[in-house]
Amino acid sequence: MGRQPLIIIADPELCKEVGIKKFKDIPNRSVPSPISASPLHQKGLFFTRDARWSTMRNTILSVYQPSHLTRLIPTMQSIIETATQNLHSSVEEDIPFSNLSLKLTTDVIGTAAFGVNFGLSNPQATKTCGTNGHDSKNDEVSDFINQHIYSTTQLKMDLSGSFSIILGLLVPILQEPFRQILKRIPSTMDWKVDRTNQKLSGRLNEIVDKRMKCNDRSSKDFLSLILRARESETVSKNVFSPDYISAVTYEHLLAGSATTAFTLSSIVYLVAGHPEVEKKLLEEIDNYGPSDQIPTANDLQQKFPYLDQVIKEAMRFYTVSPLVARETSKDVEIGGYLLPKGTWVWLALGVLAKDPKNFPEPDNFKPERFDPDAEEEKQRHPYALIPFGIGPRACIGQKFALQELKLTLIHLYRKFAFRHSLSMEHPLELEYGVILNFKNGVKLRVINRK
Ligand code: HEM
Repeated sequence: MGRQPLIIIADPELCKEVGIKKFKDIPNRSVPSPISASPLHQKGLFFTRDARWSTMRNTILSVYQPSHLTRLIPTMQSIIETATQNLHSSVEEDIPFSNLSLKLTTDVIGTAAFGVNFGLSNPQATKTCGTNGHDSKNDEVSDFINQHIYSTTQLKMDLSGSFSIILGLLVPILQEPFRQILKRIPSTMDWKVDRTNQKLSGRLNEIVDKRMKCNDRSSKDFLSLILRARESETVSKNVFSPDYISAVTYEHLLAGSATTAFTLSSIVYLVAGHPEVEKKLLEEIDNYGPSDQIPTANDLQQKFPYLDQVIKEAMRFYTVSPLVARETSKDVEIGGYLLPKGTWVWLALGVLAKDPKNFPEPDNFKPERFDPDAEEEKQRHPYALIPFGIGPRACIGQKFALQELKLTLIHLYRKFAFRHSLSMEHPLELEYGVILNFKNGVKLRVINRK
């Protein structure tokens, strides 16, 4: 890639070698150029490196203990109910389902990460520590969210980014001086990226600063947990200095909203186009128990085997995070080839997921291929489907995301079924950024089941 050596891997055994067996020689991510201009993105867990990464990851892992996730069920459920309550009045109408998904997942992660209900699903609900939900707070939060969405859509790994990024691929030494000049020239992409990042960092620093001064540490959100760890000195204050806290909390919002929203929309879209799958899924959900019984964490894991298959198959069909980017820390041999220190090694999860060797007829949506009794499932390589990545650096939010997805789908299908809107393109058009997105959103028609 320009002058940067880059290897792309799309074989499960090699992914295992890179992600697990030789992890100690390939522990970090390669940093795409747009990120190297943004300390806010660089200081999150995703891009921190070596010893700092492992200290941060170990501290953060405690938020994802099963007991903590179980405690989040009522909060998640209440946001899901609020976000979907208007669907009753949309019966037989087309709704922009992907917008609803993004609002829902942003509200859920906002509550879990910041202790702030952004209230995108319900505008009256904005409340933070030390505030009582005035209108000005609403404006501040929605401004923040808009900045966040703008910043997400700017992150691209391809050549459609700023001039300094393209230049950096060809003549790396010129990238930084050019960026410094271009970011001062209004309307260049470098200027826009810099301005957005500065605004976002400023906003986040305010939130973190306010929370550090607020003595109430009883909240169970992610930010409070890190502040508690910092104050009790179980981790060094240098590891979680305010700028790292802002970055890692923001990263949760970024990593946890668009990915989960895309996955939710793609599942509902795919099920809507496959009546035989819908029928089986509705039967499983209806047979679980009374329609107001909220599933426990245990039930979510054990009592919905077909739902599990549907989620896996949808994540295979549309792999939201199609590339995982790593970098060698020393010379290392992979698959018999010697890769020099500093080589970028990208795992092509999306390509893996469409390999007919592991998934016969890969373009057919067939959840039954994940039935534990199916021959295909028994013969498949264990790392053929890794939408959450692999090894010690795999997605930290996997269980959180699956819990949220299952709760939402169970709640939705108890009340509604969905059909494709006639105004949607077919096949669905996708947009490739750092993560996959729908070019024109997902529009669905709502059908009342009860
Ligand atoms: C369907 C939803 C999601 C998908 C498909 C997804 C996918 C991924 C993937 C592929 C990676 C890279 C893993 C690797 O390098 O092997 C990753 C990393 C990460 N994800 Fe997720 N993710 C999702 C939801 C979430 C949520 C809800 C959160 C936060 C609550 C989150 C936080 C993170 C973080 C912090 C990392 C970096 C981990 C590290 O470098 O140690 N993700 N995710």
